[in-house]
Amino acid sequence: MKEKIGIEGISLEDIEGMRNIVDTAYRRTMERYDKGELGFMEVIQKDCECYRLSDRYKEFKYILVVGMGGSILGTQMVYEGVKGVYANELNSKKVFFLDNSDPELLYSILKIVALRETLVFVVSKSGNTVETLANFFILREKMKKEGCREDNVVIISSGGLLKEIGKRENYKIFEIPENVVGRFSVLSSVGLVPLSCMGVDIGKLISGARDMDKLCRREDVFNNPALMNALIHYMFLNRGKSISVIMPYIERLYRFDLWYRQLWAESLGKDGKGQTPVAALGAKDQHSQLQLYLDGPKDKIITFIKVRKFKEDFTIRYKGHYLDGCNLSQLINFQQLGTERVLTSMGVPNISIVLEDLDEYTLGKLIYMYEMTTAFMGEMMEVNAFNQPAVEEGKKITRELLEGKGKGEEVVKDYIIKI
Ligand SMILES: O=P(O)(O)OC[C@H]1O[C@](O)(CO)[C@@H](O)[C@@H]1O
Repeated sequence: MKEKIGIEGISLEDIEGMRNIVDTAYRRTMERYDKGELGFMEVIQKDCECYRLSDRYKEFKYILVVGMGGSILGTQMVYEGVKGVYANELNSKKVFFLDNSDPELLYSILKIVALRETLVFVVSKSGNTVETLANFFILREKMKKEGCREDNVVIISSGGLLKEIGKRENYKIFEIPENVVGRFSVLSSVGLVPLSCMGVDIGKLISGARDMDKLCRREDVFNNPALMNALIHYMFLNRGKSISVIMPYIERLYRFDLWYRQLWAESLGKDGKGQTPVAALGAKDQHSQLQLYLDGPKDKIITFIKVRKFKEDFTIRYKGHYLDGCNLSQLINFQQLGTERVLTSMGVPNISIVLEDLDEYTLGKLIYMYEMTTAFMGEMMEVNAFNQPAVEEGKKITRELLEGKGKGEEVVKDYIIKI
């Protein structure tokens, strides 16, 4: 191991020196809120009852959520964060997520579910996302053939073709407020309506977000976790840390990684700026990524998320071995501590977020803290964190190809490697 180098940390003087940036970011964020631009801050104040479906929707054996990006990543993240990675194997209600235009994904889901017993949530803020529409058109045709009722489908959208179809075919429709941006929408109807049918306590989720909201409205950076988190990432971005690795030490938060990736990338990747989010998972990625984080380019800041109390635990028994008598939860948390210490000794900046346990309440706090972190970070970086202009061009090219206007593959790629 190379000699241990100094810790490239942040001093109190450093933070004092950023007072103006912090105050400006806080003020601009609250100005956006006052102007009604930050729907994600408003929706957590709504009464959850407006998201609940009547009892007849509870009888479905299967739930299928159809959507892309912010219209489905958050729902998957909360479902798995609360119910665990093997929820479908353990629970009577089986939940599936159709979040890509891969025909094999749709095929595999259709081999499992009986459509007449399936409640399908079709979620799209714009109502025009091509993957979501394509999957829905195929499902809709099959559901009609199998004699499914309108009750089998719930539309969650704020407009476009999807909402038009919903109205015309008398499906239940939930609105998405116009000022709620997709990647910030999990605590709106986008996530809460389907989650309320999956055995998730959406009231507890919102309660956590509301309690975190109180902290995130504090102007003092030392008492505002989101403002501090944004400042640390901003300061290290300016010190060349162009990659933000998120590394929870609990399997139930791996989908949180994937939700964070869209939130951080699509909010901050603008005008040639940005900080690339990387999804990692402890302890397993110590055996996959850690060599790079320790001994590769010093271009990363690492955020650990650790949980003190796991839902289950086991004691290891093997006489004479140092593991004997140790709990598995102790092992994984010591592994996180060891990784934290070795990264620090190698001068790799890292942050630890510690949850007492992981349930709807603490997950609601974590989600909202990251939404506010992103809002503050966007103001510090002087980018608009609430649009995504660049992705529209790719959608236009896809549409031209589908309409036959574009040429074949030779236009899309300079060369194709055939294997
Ligand atoms: O909810 P929609 O409108 O279907 O969009 C899905 C996703 O596609 C994007 O617009 C990017 O293409 C994301 O911002 C959004 O979360």
